[in-house]
Parts: sequence; structure tokens; C-alpha cells
Amino acid sequence: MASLVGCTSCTLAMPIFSGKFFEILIGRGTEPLWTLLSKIAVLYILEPIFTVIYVINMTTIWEKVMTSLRGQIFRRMLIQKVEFFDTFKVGELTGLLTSDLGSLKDVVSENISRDRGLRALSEVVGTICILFSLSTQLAPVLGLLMLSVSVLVAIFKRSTVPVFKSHGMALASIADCATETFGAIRTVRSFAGEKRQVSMFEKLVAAYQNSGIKLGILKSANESLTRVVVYISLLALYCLGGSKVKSGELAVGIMTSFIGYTFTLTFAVQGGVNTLGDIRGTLAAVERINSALSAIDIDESLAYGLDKELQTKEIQDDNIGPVYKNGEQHQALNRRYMSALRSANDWCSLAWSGDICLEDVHFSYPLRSDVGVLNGLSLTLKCGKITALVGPSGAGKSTIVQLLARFYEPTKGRITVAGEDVRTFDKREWARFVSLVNQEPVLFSVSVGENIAYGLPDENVSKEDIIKAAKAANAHEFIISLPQGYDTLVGERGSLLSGGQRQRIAIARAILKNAPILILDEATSALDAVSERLVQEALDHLMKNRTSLVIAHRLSTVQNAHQIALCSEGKIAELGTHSELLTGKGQYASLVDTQRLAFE
Ligand SMILES: Nc1ncnc2c1ncn2[C@@H]1O[C@H](COP(=O)(O)OP(=O)(O)OP(=O)(O)O)[C@@H](O)[C@H]1O
Repeated sequence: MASLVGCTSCTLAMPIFSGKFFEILIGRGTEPLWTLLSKIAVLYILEPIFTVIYVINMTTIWEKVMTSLRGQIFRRMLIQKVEFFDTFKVGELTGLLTSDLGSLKDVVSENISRDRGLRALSEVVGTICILFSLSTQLAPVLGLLMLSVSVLVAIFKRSTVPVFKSHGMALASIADCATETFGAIRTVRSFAGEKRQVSMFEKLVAAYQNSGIKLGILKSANESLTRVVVYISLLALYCLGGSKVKSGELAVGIMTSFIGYTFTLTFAVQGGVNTLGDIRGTLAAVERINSALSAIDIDESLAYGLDKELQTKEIQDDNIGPVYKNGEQHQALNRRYMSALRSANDWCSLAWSGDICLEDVHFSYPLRSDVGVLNGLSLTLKCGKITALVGPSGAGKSTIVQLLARFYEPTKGRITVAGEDVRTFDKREWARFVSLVNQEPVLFSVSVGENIAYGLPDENVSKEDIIKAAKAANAHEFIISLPQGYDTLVGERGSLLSGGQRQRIAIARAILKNAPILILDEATSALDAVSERLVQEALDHLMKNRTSLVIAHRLSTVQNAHQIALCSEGKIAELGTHSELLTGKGQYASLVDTQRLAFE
């Protein structure tokens, strides 16, 4: 603040000295030339010094605020309910965290940290005061100038917000298209979809270009109009001031200072107008971030678990202003949730010893709430045993997995562990006790070893434990044959490995996690015979003594399960062992027949 006052007052003092200097030069001044020269020299030294101090301080503060804000928004996105991620595209969310927050950072660092906006504002106020004290006759001319500029700013403000908004959206769409194209490059290649992607990208880039041009036109029109107003006011000033000097009503020095201040005011107003334009753009970005974050509710149990783990202090709403307007609500939810929770230790012993029961579960996806996917489904997963879930496509098998993993909660009915409703447990704790291995396991673009270590929340997993898990998953042999062994990078989503290798790493990760509940969703269906055998061996090892739910389309892979549940139209239609269900001659038996025929 001191440095802002310092550099503004130095700038404001400059025209006074220049005016006096001018008076001395033409022989009407009273101050000796050398004192005036030394004062001006001091000002020229002080001003840059103050500016440097100010910019360094403000930049540091703002960088810290931005780091915290970015982290808070990322965390806030992470704790949204799953449907949030069904609603928004990945590119859109990435755009919010990168380009939108980037524009917020730029505008503030340009206008506040680098002192353009704040200084313009303080100079406008300071200059106007000085102008009125110098000459009450000439100041009204400048009043006219200010009025015109204010009207222009108001018009500009209204006309640019939608353009700024669509410009930001267009940029987010470009990011989205690129993420989607490169993320699914194999699919694009396999459908020879390059041309389609290129034309889609070009359309988006053209839309971005159009909105950019529109924005540029609006900005430049505004700047030119402001200049016209400024020049007209200056002309009026020269005419009026000149006549007053001529008639002896005004000293030349005062007139010179007045002109000097008018220029200062002109630049300050121009800077202020630009700042306002930038701020409009930023507000559009903030609006986009806000509308994304307020679109879906946060997942309160997850939020509570994450907060507890990160040991963060309660979220300070003041820190992040309009972007995080639901902070208070979040805290209230957290408190409410906390009071209903059980301790993690209780839960751990229950999960290892009790059955998991789905009791009269009804469910509709939030984005399609009118379609009932599960309609009063009841099923018991016996502790330490394998339950296979089979049934026609669309019957609701994967939905059951999503409910067991607590990505969603049942709309009616409940899921219990040893009789306890799972909703009374912190979701982060629950996640530790459920291992999920599906058809396309996602690996992160780090090393093989780090991917396996992801199974444990602890950041310092020992190399021995990783190797032990890899051996149990039949993965050790192929890992050590990789160029850098466990340190080999797997590429984005594991693209540098084969499907079977990815699957075995995912199994090693699950083995390391050692969760009491295991869910395998079509875990071997995408593999060839050799990989399948290796993966199946690893899975058999993993399933031992765990409460396991196996979803499979190929019924031959689940006939040894302790029980088989046939899911149809959102309910369990048949339940029993393979031979019991065959004897029953129901839907399961006909499914088996159909598959047998297909192989004959
Ligand atoms: N995120 C979602 N939002 C809305 N509806 C969904 C969502 N995911 C699945 N559905 C719908 O829920 C129904 C059940 O889907 P689910 O994936 O559970 O079936 P499934 O038995 O696993 O099928 P498959 O064997 O083909 O994988 C389907 O009609 C599907 O369209």
C-alpha cells in the first residue's frame, strides 16, 4: 500500500514541477532552477523504486492467492457427486482450471500486481482533485470528458460480457476436442476418423477466431471512441485556457500544469477503461467456473473424508470470493455428516467378517431420474465367498457395481455390511475396503511401480511390497523384462502396455490394496486365451477369502462361483449354484444353452 501511495504521489507531483519548470524557463517563476531540477530528479528516482517494491509485493501475494484458489477449485470439483462428471466434458473442466483461471490471474496481475488498474484509479481521483484546485474555470471541461467516458464504459460493459463468455466457451470447446481426439487416438485411427476430427477442430477454431475478432472490434471501437472524447476535451481546453491566458486571468504555469494533468487524467482514464474491459472478461470466466461448481451438489460424505484426510482447516469462503460461494453449505454438510459417522476401525472388522446385503434397492441415474434401473433388487454377497452376477445387457449389473462402490447411493432401500447401513461410513474409508477391477483398467501415466503402489494411500510403499504384489498377480516376469523394469513409464492410460499386462498391473494394485470386498467387472473379457489364463490365475489368488462379486458375460468363467445371481430388469430373477440353476431350467439355463450353441 505504501509503495502504491508512493508511486502514485510521485506521478501526481510530476506535472506540478513541470508546470513550474516551464514558468521558470519563460522567466516568470520564483523558484531557483537548480532546486526545481533536483526535485524532479528525486521524483524520477523515487517513482521507479516505489514501483519495483509494489510490483514485487503484489505479484507474490497474488501468485499465492491463485495457487490456493486453483487448489480449492480442483478439490471442490473432486468432491462433486459422480453425475457432475457425467454432465461436464473433461476439456470443459480442464478449461476452467487452466484458461479461465489463467485469465483471472492475468487480469489481476496486470491491473493490480503490476499496478495498472489500481494506479489508474488513484491517479484519476488524485488528478481530478488537483485540477479543480488549480482552476475552477477549466475543470468543468474535464467534467464533460469524464461524463462521456463513463457513458462509454457503461455501454462497453453491457456489450462485451456475452462476447467474452462465448470466447471463453469456444476456447474450452477447443480444449475438449483436443483432449477427446488424443485421448481416443486408437478409436480415431481405427475408424479413419482423422478427417472428421480435423474438420470438427477447424470449426471450433473458426468459432474461436470469430469471437476473438468480435471481441477485438468491440475493444478497439471503445478505445477509439474514448480517444475521440479525450481529444475533443483537450481541444476545448486549449481554446478556453488559451483565451484565459491571453486575457491574463490564468498564469502560463498553471495552464501548463493543467495540460500536464489532463494528459495524466487521459492516460489514467484509458488505463481504467481497459482495466474495466479486462475485468468484464474475468467476470465472465468467474461466472463459468461458478455455474459449473454450483450445477451439482457436493458429495458430503466424500467431502468430509477428504477434508479429514488432508487435515485442512475449514474452507475459508472469504479467500476465494465468488467462486466458492457454497463454502458455508459445505461446512454445514460436513458437520452434519460427521455426527453420523462410525469409526474406521469398527468398519474394518465388519467388512472382513460380515455379509454384504442389498436390501430392496431401487435406483435411477440422477441424469435420467424417470427411468428405474434397479427396481427392488435384493441380494446377499456372502462373506469370503464368490458371487457371480450374470444377465442380459442393460439389466443393471454394472449399476449394482456402481452402488457397491458408492459412486451413487440407492434412491430407495439400502446396502448393509453385517447389518450396518454403509451410509454411516465415511466414503473414503469405504473406498479402502472395496477393490474394483474392470475390463479396461485405467493406469496413470507414471511408472509401473508407481501404478502398483497406487493401491495404498501411503506414499512410501516399499519396493518389496510392490514386487510381492506383482508376483502374486503374475506380472513380475513381464515387468522385469521391460526396459527400466519397475521404473518403466506406462504412457498415457497405460498405452505402452498390452491389455493383459495392464490388467495384471491393475490386479497387483488390488492385491496390494488388500481390500475385503472385491468386484470384478468383466475383468478378463478383453483378453486372449494366454493372457486370460495368466490373469485368471492372478484373480483366483486375489479372490481367496474375500467377499467377491464377479460380473461376466461368458458364463463358462463363473460356473465355479459359490452362487450365481441372474439379474433381469433391475431385479435378481434367479439365484443358486451353476447346477441348481441349470436344473431350474430358467433364464440362466437358456443363456447357457445359447452360449453353448454359439461355440458349437
Ligand atoms: N451414467 C448413466 N446415466 C444414465 N443412465 C445410465 C448410466 N449408466 C447406465 N445407464 C443405463 O442404466 C441401464 C443399466 O445399465 P448397466 O450398465 O447397469 O447394465 P449392464 O447390465 O451392466 O449392461 P452390460 O452387460 O451391457 O454392461 C441401461 O439402460 C443404461 O442405459
